[in-house]
Amino acid sequence: MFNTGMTGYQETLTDPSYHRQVVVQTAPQIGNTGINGEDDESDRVWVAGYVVRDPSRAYSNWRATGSLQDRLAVEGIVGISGVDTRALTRHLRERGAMRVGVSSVDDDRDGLLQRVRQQPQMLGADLSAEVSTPQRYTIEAEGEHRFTVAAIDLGIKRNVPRRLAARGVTTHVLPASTTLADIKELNADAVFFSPGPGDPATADGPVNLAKAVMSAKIPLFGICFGSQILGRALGFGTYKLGYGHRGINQPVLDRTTGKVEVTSHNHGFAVDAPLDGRTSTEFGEVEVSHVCLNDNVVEGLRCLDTPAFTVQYHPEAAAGPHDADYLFDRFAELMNTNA
Ligand SMILES: NC(=O)CC[C@H](N)C(=O)O
Repeated sequence: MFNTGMTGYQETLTDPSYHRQVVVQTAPQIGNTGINGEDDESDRVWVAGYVVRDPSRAYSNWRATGSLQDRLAVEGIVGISGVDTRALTRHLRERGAMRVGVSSVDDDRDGLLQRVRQQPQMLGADLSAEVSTPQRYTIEAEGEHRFTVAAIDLGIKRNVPRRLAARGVTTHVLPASTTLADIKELNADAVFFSPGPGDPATADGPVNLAKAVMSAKIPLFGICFGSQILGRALGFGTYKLGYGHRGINQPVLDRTTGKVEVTSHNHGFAVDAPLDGRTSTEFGEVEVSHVCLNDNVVEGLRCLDTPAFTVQYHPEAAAGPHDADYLFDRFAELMNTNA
């Protein structure tokens, strides 16, 4: 698939939601600022391969500790350069995101194609267990402690607990297999469902947990994969987009305020919910709170009878605009009114 971000390649590479995906960057020059010790979204590179046009031969930044090329080499990730990534993107836009191989062998096209076709599709891929933390860990609140959040790690990014900590929230990051009993034991004020790779239709465990959390009336916030999980828990379907949304300048309308935000996206699937009016579900009324202005894809859900809401995009994003940062305030407010 392709990503249109002009900046943020280090965050892209280390975002667990890119697990098993080869990223094509439309921005022609990648690597100018090198790699630094602060911007990783997780403790490793997750992309399966990296395709750029013109990798920087020299890097320069006051925070840089090394080059993009070295980082990929150290982690054993294949990168390829000199590709007309905009032409490739036009192809992907017409034909959809597809399986791909990156190889230095150039005389066995049929053999390579056959091997690519043997790889699993993203549709139906169940990847949460491959990226989730095996053990619980905690990110403490900065300053005065206000709330405790149980974050279900389906591929969490470091910027989520960071944004929460700045609002006095202590976050316990928990394995994908967490149960409602585990959450109750932690006395959490709310549950967070993280972003993550794979097809949400395979995430029955987290979907059932979201149902249990809603039945217990515990506040719930979800981002991206987490939004798809709430959607499925409410009885909506999810589907694969043709080529997905990946970039840092996507316009989204927040229908609750009428404001348009410029936002960061990374999703290949979306929730199939009616754009207009409210839908009655097992957990009460629900409405689509956010919509992508490029293509009317559902970008957020808001429950009216249970303290739950989600967004399909990334309010935590770095690099990227911080227009949607207010959603973490909304989450804190939800915990406050529910206390
Ligand atoms: N960033 C994410 O959480 C991605 C969610 C899901 N895997 C998708 O591609 O739509």
